[in-house]
Amino acid sequence: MARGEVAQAMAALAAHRTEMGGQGIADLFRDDPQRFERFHVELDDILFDFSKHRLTETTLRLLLDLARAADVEARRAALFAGEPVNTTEHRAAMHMALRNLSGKPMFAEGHDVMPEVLAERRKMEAFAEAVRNGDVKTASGARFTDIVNFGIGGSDLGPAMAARALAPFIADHLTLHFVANVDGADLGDTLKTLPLETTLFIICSKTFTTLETMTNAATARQRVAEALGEAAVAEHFCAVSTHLDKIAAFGVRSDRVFGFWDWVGGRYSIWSSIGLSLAIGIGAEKFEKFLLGGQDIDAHFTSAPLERNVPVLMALLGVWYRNVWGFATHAVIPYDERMARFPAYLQQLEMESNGKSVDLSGEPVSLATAPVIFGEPGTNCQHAFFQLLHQGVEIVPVDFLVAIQPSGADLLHHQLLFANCLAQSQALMQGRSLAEVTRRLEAENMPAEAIAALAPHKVFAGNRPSSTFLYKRLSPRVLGQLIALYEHKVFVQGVIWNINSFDQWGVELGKELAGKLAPIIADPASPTDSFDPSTAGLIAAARRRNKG
Ligand SMILES: O=P(O)(O)OC[C@H]1O[C@](O)(CO)[C@@H](O)[C@@H]1O
Repeated sequence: MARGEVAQAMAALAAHRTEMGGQGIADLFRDDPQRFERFHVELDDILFDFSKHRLTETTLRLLLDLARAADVEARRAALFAGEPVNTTEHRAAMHMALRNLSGKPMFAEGHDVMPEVLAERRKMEAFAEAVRNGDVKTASGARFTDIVNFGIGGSDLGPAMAARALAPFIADHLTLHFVANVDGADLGDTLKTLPLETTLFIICSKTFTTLETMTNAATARQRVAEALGEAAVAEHFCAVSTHLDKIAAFGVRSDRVFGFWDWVGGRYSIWSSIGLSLAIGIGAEKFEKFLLGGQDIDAHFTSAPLERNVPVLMALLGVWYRNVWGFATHAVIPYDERMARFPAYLQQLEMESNGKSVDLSGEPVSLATAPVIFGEPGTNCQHAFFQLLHQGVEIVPVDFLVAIQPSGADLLHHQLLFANCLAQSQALMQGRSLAEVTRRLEAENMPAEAIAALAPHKVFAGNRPSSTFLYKRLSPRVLGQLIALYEHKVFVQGVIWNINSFDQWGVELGKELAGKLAPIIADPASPTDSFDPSTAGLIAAARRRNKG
């Protein structure tokens, strides 16, 4: 791949941006009433509208030139061929194999992984069904009512987000809980609500060493042993990890241990046995529908031409704003309360994958990488940070996600929700000019002096870009599709930025320092002079105040 060609493509985009001048999105719609027709893609279940962007046919052509210059298609082929695209850890990134329901082989680093994937999936789904229908029983022979997932990062965010998103599909007799934080309040508050005698704990950790998960699991184990007896531990715990050897010491029965593989990154692991809590909740059949959604998008991503390829378009729009316009943030706003954790899920997916500052050869990157991702469900956030989105100095491109139909019978609520979603993208795009504000205030008979003082505060600059993802209903399959769209978007951006999207060395330093600090915090007599003055000062202050 010629990085020189990428630089040329970026330069062409920068020149094009200058040529666009002040042309706004609303102007583009005025000039071309067919714009929506040309700038949306309909997949079977999701419509992706990208017409409300600072984008013309020329922009799109230049962005596609950029994708070609970065060799997106060849790199995509390498990803799907199971080549070791995670170069610093010498691993493939083959999470797509976990959702491969086609019966065809898929390879990671040269060998067909499907036999082991299918065997593990069958085992996990059989266990999930047995817990769900009561065949797997508690120590006292009752049915499990509560499932607690211990995990953090990718071992928590995926199942926690999906369990909330798919709440209508969760069996009525089961309640799912997710405990991630090492803050004892997380476990403590959850334990208070639990009937321990009918609770199943799932320890999810790829490495089976993560401080938070191991601490929470050990505390819960102790509580179970105290309350129900040591023998109950084997009946009330199961585990998911790639390090099966580490699990035995915890006392988990070997038939309740579920594996996955090094070629599955933590933030891509929802499709693996890490999805056990979700599979128990929604059942194996719906879990496979969820996998099918992921597979749908793999098929689309690998076969659709770049100009109609939704993850590619999402990625290119992101690069356009991040690298050419210099917009440093990106909001994801689901108008779907049950998708409340989706922005947090995407924060890990996008920022842990692409929050990098060296390229594949270890040199400083030549282009800015991942923006800051944030979001909350609409309409709530309209009454919070949307002020900044409409009138702030920062331009924040937005992804709106909305279902056409409510998942229940709440039609009126849903019509209001839907109207608000469309209103926000419309308002961001069209804005309201000073002339318009003035005319409206004049119509209210406001004195000229008062109008002059107030009008500037009521102006909306507009021309603020957004995409809309429209789906009929939030089903397991649609959720699988949405997640996979973003996964592949992240991959394409990583290719353009020439970074490794599959490692996360940036999380290591803090873990290491916490390991050194923990014994110092635990022993008030230990010396602090090896720390920087701020850290030492904070420890000293905490010790002083702790005495009071
Ligand atoms: O599943 P594990 O090994 O407990 O790791 C949890 C999370 O921690 C991280 O390694 C970051 O610290 C994530 O990438 C991962 O999803």
